[in-house]
Amino acid sequence: MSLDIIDELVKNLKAPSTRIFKNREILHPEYVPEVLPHRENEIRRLAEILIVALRGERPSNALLYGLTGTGKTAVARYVVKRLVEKANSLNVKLEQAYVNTRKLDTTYRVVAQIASSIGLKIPPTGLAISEVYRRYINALENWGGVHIIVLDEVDYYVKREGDDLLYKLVRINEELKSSRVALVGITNDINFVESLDPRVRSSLGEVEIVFPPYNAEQLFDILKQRAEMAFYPGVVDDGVISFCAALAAREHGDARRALDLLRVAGEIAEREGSPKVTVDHVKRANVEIEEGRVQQSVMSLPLHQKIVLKAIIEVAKLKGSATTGEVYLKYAEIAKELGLEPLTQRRVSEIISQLDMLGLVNATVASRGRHGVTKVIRVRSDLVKTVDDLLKDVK
Ligand SMILES: Nc1ncnc2c1ncn2[C@@H]1O[C@H](COP(=O)(O)OP(=O)(O)OP(=O)(O)O)[C@@H](O)[C@H]1O
Repeated sequence: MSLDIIDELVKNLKAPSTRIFKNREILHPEYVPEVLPHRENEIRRLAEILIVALRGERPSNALLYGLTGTGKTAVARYVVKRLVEKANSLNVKLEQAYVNTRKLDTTYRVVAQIASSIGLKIPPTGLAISEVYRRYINALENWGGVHIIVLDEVDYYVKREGDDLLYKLVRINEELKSSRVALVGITNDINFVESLDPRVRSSLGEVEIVFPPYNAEQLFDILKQRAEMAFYPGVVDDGVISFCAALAAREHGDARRALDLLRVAGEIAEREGSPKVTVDHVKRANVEIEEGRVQQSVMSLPLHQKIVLKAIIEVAKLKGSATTGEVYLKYAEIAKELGLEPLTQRRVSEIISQLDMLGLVNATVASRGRHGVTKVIRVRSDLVKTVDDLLKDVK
């Protein structure tokens, strides 16, 4: 039986019934196009800061921030790559390290990756971090060039590991004689910038570049450019691209979301054997993506958060909405059924706010009576079923 399924998939793989994608990779978030429409100002600002590296001088550090999908990573990678290419043709010693600090989960691995970009081989484990750092400094001194380090999603790293490494890196030039280091930090969390140690903030953010969200017209241009490379001619009409752009602009001007919509819509069209991608495919892609997002955030909640969410759903199913007090009673009941000690009401209130921030529920303050703030909590009606199914067997 399972063999038949595999046979069928292999058959489809060899001969797709429709020709939709010319090159699906182009819609992948990691792909950086040669031209980045509507980011000319940000490219210019970052390039103006970093360009002195071509004279062997230390550029200022820069901090790029803005909401997700506003092109921060794409701009940083583009500018740094172009500068390294220029440096090579001018025989200037310039190298770059790009580190996604969310994906590389330890300080050891972050420093090792930075060091490896100037050719230093660090064993995957086994050295003290201070030793890895010392070897990196020695290697820099022997090399004698300018090293640009891009630290992407740097807020994740700092929340996990603290800001010791950042502090060291912003001061590294004091230890160097023949080399220079410049940092480009990237974050989509504005609160992160506020929370940094003031010494780190003033050095890392010597220059701050804010990336505004894209509007629907800008997203259209971005999608159009990618669609022309990713799809066969005639597969995606401008109306479909406009529709994706409008949906993503309504969210918060996120180019990643817009590209995902187009890619998933194309995949649905391909699965169906449709010769074209239609607005209906985009609508279904939107539901699929949203469900995936909800699924991911629900599944990654800790147990008590899951129970609070389940309690909200149970109460809201009966009454349409729930108050903090009702949620607490229901939560305590479920927790006890599961043999767990319930958390305090105060903690549960905090959890409700977190669920609100994740977009899983909507909590509004109803009154500030004698017993403090009461909230009215609702679950988005389009999410009730998905969340309910996911929490069926919370244990
Ligand atoms: N101006 C643009 N032109 C073409 N593609 C773009 C542009 N801006 C963003 N993109 C594309 O959108 C996707 C997301 O962009 P990017 O990763 O740079 O966003 P980000 O601001 O770094 O987001 P995050 O904070 O989530 O990492 C990528 O595929 C990128 O190539």
